[in-house]
Amino acid sequence: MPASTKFDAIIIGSGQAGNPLATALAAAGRKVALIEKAQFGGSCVNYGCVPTKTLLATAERLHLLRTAPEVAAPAVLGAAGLRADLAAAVARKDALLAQSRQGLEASLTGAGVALFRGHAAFTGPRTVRVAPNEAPHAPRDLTAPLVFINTGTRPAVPDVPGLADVPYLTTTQLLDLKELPEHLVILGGGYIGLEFSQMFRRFGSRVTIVEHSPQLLEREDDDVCEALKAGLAADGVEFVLGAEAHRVSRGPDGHLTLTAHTHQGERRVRGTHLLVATGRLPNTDDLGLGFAGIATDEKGFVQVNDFLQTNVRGVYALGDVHGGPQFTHISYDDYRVVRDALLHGKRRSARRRPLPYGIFTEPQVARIGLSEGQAREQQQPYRVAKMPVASIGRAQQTGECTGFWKVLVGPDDRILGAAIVGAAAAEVMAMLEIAMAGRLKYPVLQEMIFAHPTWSEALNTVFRHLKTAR
Ligand SMILES: Cc1cc2nc3c(=O)[nH]c(=O)nc-3n(C[C@H](O)[C@H](O)[C@H](O)COP(=O)(O)OP(=O)(O)OC[C@H]3O[C@@H](n4cnc5c(N)ncnc54)[C@H](O)[C@@H]3O)c2cc1C
Ligand SMILES: NC(=O)c1ccc[n+]([C@@H]2O[C@H](COP(=O)([O-])OP(=O)(O)OC[C@H]3O[C@@H](n4cnc5c(N)ncnc54)[C@H](O)[C@@H]3O)[C@@H](O)[C@H]2O)c1
Repeated sequence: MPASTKFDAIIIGSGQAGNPLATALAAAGRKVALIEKAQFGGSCVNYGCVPTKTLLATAERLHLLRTAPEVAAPAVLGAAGLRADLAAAVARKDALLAQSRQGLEASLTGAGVALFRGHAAFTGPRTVRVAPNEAPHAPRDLTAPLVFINTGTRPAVPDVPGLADVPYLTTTQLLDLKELPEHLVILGGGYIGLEFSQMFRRFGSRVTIVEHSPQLLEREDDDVCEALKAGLAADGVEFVLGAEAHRVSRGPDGHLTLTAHTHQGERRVRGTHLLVATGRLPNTDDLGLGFAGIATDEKGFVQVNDFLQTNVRGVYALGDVHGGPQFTHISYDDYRVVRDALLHGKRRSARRRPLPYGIFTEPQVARIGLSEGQAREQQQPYRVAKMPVASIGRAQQTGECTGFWKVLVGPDDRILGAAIVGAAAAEVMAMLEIAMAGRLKYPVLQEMIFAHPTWSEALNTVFRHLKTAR
């Protein structure tokens, strides 16, 4: 058995909670070990938010070139046929990622955090064995009274016959593709599938989304789903909804065929590449949780209480690995919950907190608080203000007229929730979130002075459309 090294805290996984927590604990004088089996920065930096939004920027520029005449700019010769230089776009993205990783590693080591590169697994409640990535290093046992699990998730691959026998792509692999797919078929129309669909369509690929549910984003109101679908369809993304994929095969030409039952009968979708984006699984199966007695749910997500503590004393789980909404800002807030409890003696629940989120397509979709569906489910009385983006002055000037703003207001005139589909949606949503946090009544926003001409100015006008919900 390897000799063990004692720490005050061990963090498993360099995710969006683990990194700032390591720094904060080290700054407070604790001896901290951070173990990462792949790349520092976790999913957000390496195969999540940052690479996708960096590549989406390339896709958006291509789109702007193609659509220049819409704002009376000269047509770019050959713009309609423009294709992304994917190798160059991926190199731009990789340079940014390398810079982020280097900065992160420097700040962790600068703070005095001991970094371990290797796979970590529990051998006991507060003992973790690190199997180093590189031979000939021997395994190391680390012990600490506090252990934080921040191991995130990986792509879930559905059990579709034939899928395992074809060279399908996960989101992580797609981010490194150097040649543009001729026809990308995407299994799964969730956040990831939707953002990638527009990215590759604008890069120049044909794109088809095959989604299990009869509509995209099942949890959202119908008008939100329809508006997003219409926006993507306008770009040329194709959809096969309500599709039960039951076979995948590869022809002699290397092309892949996905066969699905739909309400309209059997559909065969043939493409050159297949992306699987059907949700994510927690990285807990090889974490030795059984040796520590740490409880998980039936899908393997670590069970935690309101304060992110597991059933084992001193062991916490932060970020995507404990289930619930999978967003960088939520993982980061997990860090704040734990930091405040451990370093500042302030207990705050990780359950009762706002949940803003955005889908970074065009049109963007941004959400906060209750949807109409949720308000009805909870029998929460509400009035709703819904206004087309096309009526906003800023939209008329820029030509970005797609979508709508929808804000729900309670009987006390306070904002219950909102959905914005359209340009700058996620930025405007932040303002509604601040209004909700400050418990402002809607007339305050209606009468507030906003700089002209901004998107935010429409907060003056949206509430003129308030109607009692039926
Ligand atoms: C394609 C994509 C796009 C996304 N876009 C957005 C977005 O726009 N906005 C947003 O808010 N969220 C987005 N997300 C979600 C977001 O990336 C995650 O919610 C966020 O990064 C939270 O991660 P985390 O802190 O749980 O851990 P992660 O960042 O997932 O980090 C976990 C780390 O643990 C390591 N690890 C796992 N097991 C072990 C082990 N046994 N030993 C050592 N190390 C281990 C992993 O290698 C990984 O580095 C996106 C995700 C994906 C996949
Ligand atoms: N902009 C953002 O904030 C952003 C962007 C990307 C990812 N993320 C996070 O990453 C997480 C994972 O994203 P995701 O898109 O993989 O998961 P998801 O759960 O959002 O969507 C998966 C989709 O795949 C469908 N599906 C599942 N099995 C299927 C099958 N066999 N055939 C066809 N369709 C199937 C589901 O119905 C669902 O619509 C999200 O929960 C999100 O929190 C966030």
